[in-house]
Amino acid sequence: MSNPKVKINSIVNLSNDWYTLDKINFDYQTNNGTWQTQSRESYDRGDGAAILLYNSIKKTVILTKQFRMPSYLNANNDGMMIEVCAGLLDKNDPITCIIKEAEEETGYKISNPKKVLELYSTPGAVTEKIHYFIAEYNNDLKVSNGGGLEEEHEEIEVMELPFSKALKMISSGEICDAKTIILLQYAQIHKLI
Ligand SMILES: Nc1nc2c(ncn2[C@@H]2O[C@H](COP(=O)(O)OP(=O)(O)O[C@H]3O[C@H](CO)[C@@H](O)[C@H](O)[C@@H]3O)[C@@H](O)[C@H]2O)c(=O)[nH]1
Ligand SMILES: [Mg+2]
Repeated sequence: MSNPKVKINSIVNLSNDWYTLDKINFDYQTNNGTWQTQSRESYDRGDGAAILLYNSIKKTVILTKQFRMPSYLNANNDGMMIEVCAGLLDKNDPITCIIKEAEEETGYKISNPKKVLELYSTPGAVTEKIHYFIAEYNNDLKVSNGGGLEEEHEEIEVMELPFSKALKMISSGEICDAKTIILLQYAQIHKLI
């Protein structure tokens, strides 16, 4: 943090249950040189990692389906979301995290994920940066059924879909998660599949 136009006055914690929500009071110098006092809320759940598993021979991708409460509260009728495999870093580095998440959620034990992007998803409200990866999968890498961790109450359906169908599901609105669309379009732009 080294912006001379920003002076943080106070950080007040509003919620500190599973993750933390803070209210930050700060002075911001506008372009005409005057200083304004502002406040913003910021939700910190750490950073995350996401991966598109694809098979360039079968022309398929692996996606997951699970219930997402915040989406349910905002117009997602049954709350189910189709997403690329993803997880929070917790204390791991992004590569260790995504290898672990891929096995837990999809059952594929990948070894060489390739990092392609690092993006803020909601920079006005959430601190989280997501590290984006891609990796080829095949039947030899399948070590379990995936599905997520029971102790974390995860119930994740693993979906293997033709890439062409996944792209159509973006147009139809069946796939409406940003990280998933970013990775599917990355694969399309770079002709991975
Ligand atoms: N009790 C409780 N448990 C929680 C809460 N939030 C998360 N958890 C638990 O923590 C687990 C986190 O699972 P991960 O697979 O590590 O994370 P994710 O939720 O899939 O996160 C991914 O997707 C998010 C949404 O797109 C991304 O924001 C995130 O970066 C990551 O990519 C959840 O399954 C759930 O068990 C909470 O508020 N309360
Ligand atoms: Mg997850």
